[in-house]
Amino acid sequence: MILDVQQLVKTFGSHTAVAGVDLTITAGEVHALVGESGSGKTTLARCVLGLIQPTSGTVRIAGHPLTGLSRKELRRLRHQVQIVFQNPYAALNPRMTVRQLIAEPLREADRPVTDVTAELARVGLPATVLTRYPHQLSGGQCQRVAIARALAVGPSLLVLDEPTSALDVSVQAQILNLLLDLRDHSDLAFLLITHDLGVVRHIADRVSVMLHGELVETGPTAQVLDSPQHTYTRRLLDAVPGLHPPDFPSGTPDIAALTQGAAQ
Ligand SMILES: Nc1ncnc2c1ncn2[C@@H]1O[C@H](COP(=O)(O)OP(=O)(O)OP(=O)(O)O)[C@@H](O)[C@H]1O
Repeated sequence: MILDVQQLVKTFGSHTAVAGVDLTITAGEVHALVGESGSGKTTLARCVLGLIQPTSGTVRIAGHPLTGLSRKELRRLRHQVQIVFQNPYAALNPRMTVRQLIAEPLREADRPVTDVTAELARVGLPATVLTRYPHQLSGGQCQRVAIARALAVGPSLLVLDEPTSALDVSVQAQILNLLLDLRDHSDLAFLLITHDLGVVRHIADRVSVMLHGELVETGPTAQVLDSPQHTYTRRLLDAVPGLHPPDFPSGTPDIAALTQGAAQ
């Protein structure tokens, strides 16, 4: 078990953002977290990343609780969970070259900065981008650099916060393919926060549906999307044209077609 969240509660003053969540993610799993804006997805992710302290409940990363650790232990455990944000331009320091951007997390983790080119190759980028700055890259290239930075310290879980929604549609498919490729060639697991149920259908093994700080439904993706048990999940599905099971019982044709067209 890479991630084991038990009875997690996070309150801000009198507002309860996360209201008793249980969530488990195993090695190699792509777990999607969906729900409307303000339902608590980011707050849950920030607790998982150790960026904020839960009000109560536990977060275990590879069996180790995130609480009660020394700073050194917490730092080491934090390397196990990395995040990739929605907007790569905002997430990358504009004054650093790609080489510096990849070397930085390696140095912070006391790892040798030996083969930045190999880190780039993992995300499908050529060595020619090493000397460029973020503004000299396309959105898709920037997101690949952000993914390479996250992967550099060898995490077991990558939190992806709307990783494709700021990108052009054709580039979205390439990034999704990259993520699937990384998953297929390692034990890396993903917690994918997204509003895009087409993306969920395409890459998630399991999905959790969040409403008012609670997970109202969790299960294998096909089961949740094709036979939603909770009325809120049905409403989410109804809001997406072409995704509802009676229209397209066997997947999301547009995403599948896109992905084929954009194969690397
Ligand atoms: N630091 C904070 N202080 C006070 N309230 C907060 C704080 N962070 C989040 N909240 C509140 O907690 C609730 C959940 O917010 P959160 O950002 O986790 O939702 P979300 O599902 O990620 O939304 P979105 O999809 O828009 O990113 C919201 O009502 C938000 O206003």
